[in-house]
Parts: sequence; C-alpha cells; structure tokens
Amino acid sequence: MTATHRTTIHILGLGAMGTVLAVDLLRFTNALVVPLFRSQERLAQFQEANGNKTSIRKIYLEGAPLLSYPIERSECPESFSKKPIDNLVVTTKTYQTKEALAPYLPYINENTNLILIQNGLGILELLREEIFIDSKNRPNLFQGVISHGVYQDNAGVLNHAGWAGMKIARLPWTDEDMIQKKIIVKQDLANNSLVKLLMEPKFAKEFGMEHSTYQEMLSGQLFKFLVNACINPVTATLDCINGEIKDSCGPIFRSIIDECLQILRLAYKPLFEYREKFGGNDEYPDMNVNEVLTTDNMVSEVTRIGCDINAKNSSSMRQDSLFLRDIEIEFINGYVVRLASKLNLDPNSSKVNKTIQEMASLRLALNRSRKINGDWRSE
Ligand SMILES: NC(=O)C1=CN([C@@H]2O[C@H](COP(=O)(O)OP(=O)(O)OC[C@H]3O[C@@H](n4cnc5c(N)ncnc54)[C@H](OP(=O)(O)O)[C@@H]3O)[C@@H](O)[C@H]2O)C=CC1
Ligand SMILES: CC(C)(CO)C(=O)C(=O)O
Repeated sequence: MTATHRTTIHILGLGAMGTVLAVDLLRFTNALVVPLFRSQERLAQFQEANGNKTSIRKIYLEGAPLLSYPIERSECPESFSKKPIDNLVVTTKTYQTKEALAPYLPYINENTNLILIQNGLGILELLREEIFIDSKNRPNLFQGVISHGVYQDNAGVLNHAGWAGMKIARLPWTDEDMIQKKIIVKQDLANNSLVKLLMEPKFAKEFGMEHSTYQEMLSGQLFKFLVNACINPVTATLDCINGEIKDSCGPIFRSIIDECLQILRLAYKPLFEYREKFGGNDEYPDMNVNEVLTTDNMVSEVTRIGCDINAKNSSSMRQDSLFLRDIEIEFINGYVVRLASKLNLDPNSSKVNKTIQEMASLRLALNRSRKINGDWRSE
C-alpha cells in the first residue's frame, strides 16, 4: 500500500494571515504545515505559549468557534532542515520580507514555489532587483491577494473577523510576461504542487480561493491597492475607525485615487490596454479594467468597502501605528511616489501620495513620541 503523498508547505510569518491560512490547510488538507520563526527564542515562545498548536477564532461563524490544530514541525534559521524548500508562503509584513527570506535563500531554487500573501505593491520589484537577481535560480513566484480580515484581540487571540476569500496567480518575473494565456492557469493547476494544494476542492471552497491569470489577479490587486491607499493612511493619521469618515472622506479619497490611477495607468500600460489588444482572442480571458478602475467608480467602491463593509474595523495601518509598529506605507502610497520617479514623471505628479505618506509617518512618529514624552494634550 503506497503511503499517501503529503505536500510540505513552509509558512514564513505565522501572524494573522499566516495563521488563517495554516488553520484551514490543517483542517481541510493533509499538508505538512511548517512555520518558520525568526529565531530559536521565538520558536520556543510559540511552543511554550501555544502548546505547539496554531489557533484562530472564527467570529463570523455562529458561536465564534475557536479552532486549534497541532503543528507537527516548526523551524527557525538555527534549526532549519537545510533541505531545498518545495513550497514557501510569505505572510510577513511587506517591509519584513527581505530580512525574513535571507536565512532561507540557499534553500530556494528554480523548483521552489513561493507565494506572497501581502497587501501593497513593490515586493515583486524587490525580489527581482535585490533578492533573486540570478534569473536561472529564481523560484516559481505567485501572489495571493487576500481579503480575509484578521485581528489580534487584547487577550492575544487571533480573530478571523471577515471572510472574503483570496485570489492567486503566477507572477511574471519580467514585464514582458505580464499578460498570460489561459493555458498557464490550466498547466499550473495540473502540474504545480503549490497551486494543486491551494486549489484542493474542500480547502479552496472553505478559504474562498480563486486561481486566475496574472492580469485578472492584478486587476483585483490594483483595486485592493486603491482601497488600502485611501483607508489605511487616512484612518491611521486621523486615528479613527473606518466608518467614522464615511460621509466626509470623498474629497481626499478622490485626490488620492485620481493621482494613483494616472500613475498606475502608465506603469501597468499592458493591463489598461488589454481589451484593445486581447479582446476577442479566446486564448486570453475577457477583461476590461477600464470599466472598473475609474476615479468615480473607485471613490464609490473604496467608500463602500472601507467605510461600509468594514465600518467597524480599525485598519491594519491604524493598528500598527497605535501599537508603535512600523507601517506598510512604503508599499502603498510610497510605492506610487517611487513609481512616478521610476517613470521620470514630474515630482508634482505624486504630490498627494507623498503628502499622505508623510502624514501617516508623522502620525506614527507622534504616537511613538507620546509613548516616550507623554501626551502634552493632557498636561
Ligand atoms: N491582518 C489582516 O486582516 C490583513 C493583512 N493583510 C496583509 O497581510 C500581510 C501580513 O499581515 P499580518 O498577517 O496582519 O501581519 P502580522 O504582523 O500579524 O504577521 C506578520 C508575521 O511575520 C512574522 N515575522 C516577521 N519577521 C519575521 C522573520 N524575520 N522571520 C519569521 N517570521 C517573521 C511576525 O513574527 P514576529 O511576531 O516574530 O514579529 C508575525 O508573526 C501584510 O502585508 C498585511 O497588510 C492583508 C489583508 C488583511
Ligand atoms: C479592507 C481594509 C481597508 C479594512 O480595514 C484593509 O485591508 C486593512 O485594514 O488593511
């Protein structure tokens, strides 16, 4: 009798997103889920505090069940098996990616499948230009655009608050490969171990997985990017809950979105010209981003998703700012500023996003200063 094959998947970043993924992989697949911790000390903390289990409370479900699953094997740089990595999930914050990957680079090769499950843009450029420079040794790269909402409560429990699924696609290492044929999706679903695992029917249904071409996923990624470019820095700077600004956020969201779209249309030209070039060609999926990614539509959609659907949510950037953690601004509004510079545009073309970036960073600095010097308002 042949032993059942088990896919091994390493998770770099067992935080909110890493945990929500790990728990459902353990619930619905027979994968060997191996978290990679930053140090021996952090690994020991996990084992002592959690009894080698990963847990999450599904508060969107009746009774808000707490789900816990044993972790068979955990590793860190010191204890790593030193064998080639088959499948690697990166669920660290964007600004932690390079440092987190560093100890494992010798074990990532052209047979490794690596998926980024992160908000924002700019990590692909970081991987291409600073980490996987040798094109012959680059892993198969994928992106996950995740819309589940997870926060850690005061008791330290992770709460899965919003169920909203995840889109995945193979990332192109070069801009020339940005537009993919439908056959790429079929081939990965049939042959790629990571895609096969993430698209296993029970898991895919429960986690809301959608597997598509890069251009289809990118359209969703830019949509989510505009949501984050508005909600995250504005609520962090104002220190408010998302829904509080619902009736007054229109002008600032319009300024941010209008400037973002002017720059994104230049940087992702093939995507915005897609319908003209590939419309009617059955080898490619039908898609028209120009109907969705418009300023008027996105002001309405960002307000609906950010201030209606997520009205009671504290944005992840406000949470990071309140807890004095670094914020992901460099990979959201800061990315737009860098993109404008890379495209040799006039600095004024990204003035709004630069100011938003500076204000969010100033708010974090103020929160940190108040922690050290006290809050002068109460003196
Ligand atoms: N939370 C949410 O609801 C959503 C988050 N996202 C995005 O997902 C991404 C991850 O966010 P989230 O899960 O909330 O972040 P968290 O801060 O909850 O998790 C990040 C994890 O990465 C770990 N980590 C950091 N550096 C290293 C390292 N060098 N080696 C190993 N592990 C490391 C951290 O561990 P340690 O404790 O040791 O620092 C932490 O457990 C972000 O881009 C975020 O914007 C997207 C949609 C929703
Ligand atoms: C959707 C939104 C804006 C919810 O707050 C989010 O993704 C975040 O907070 O990072």
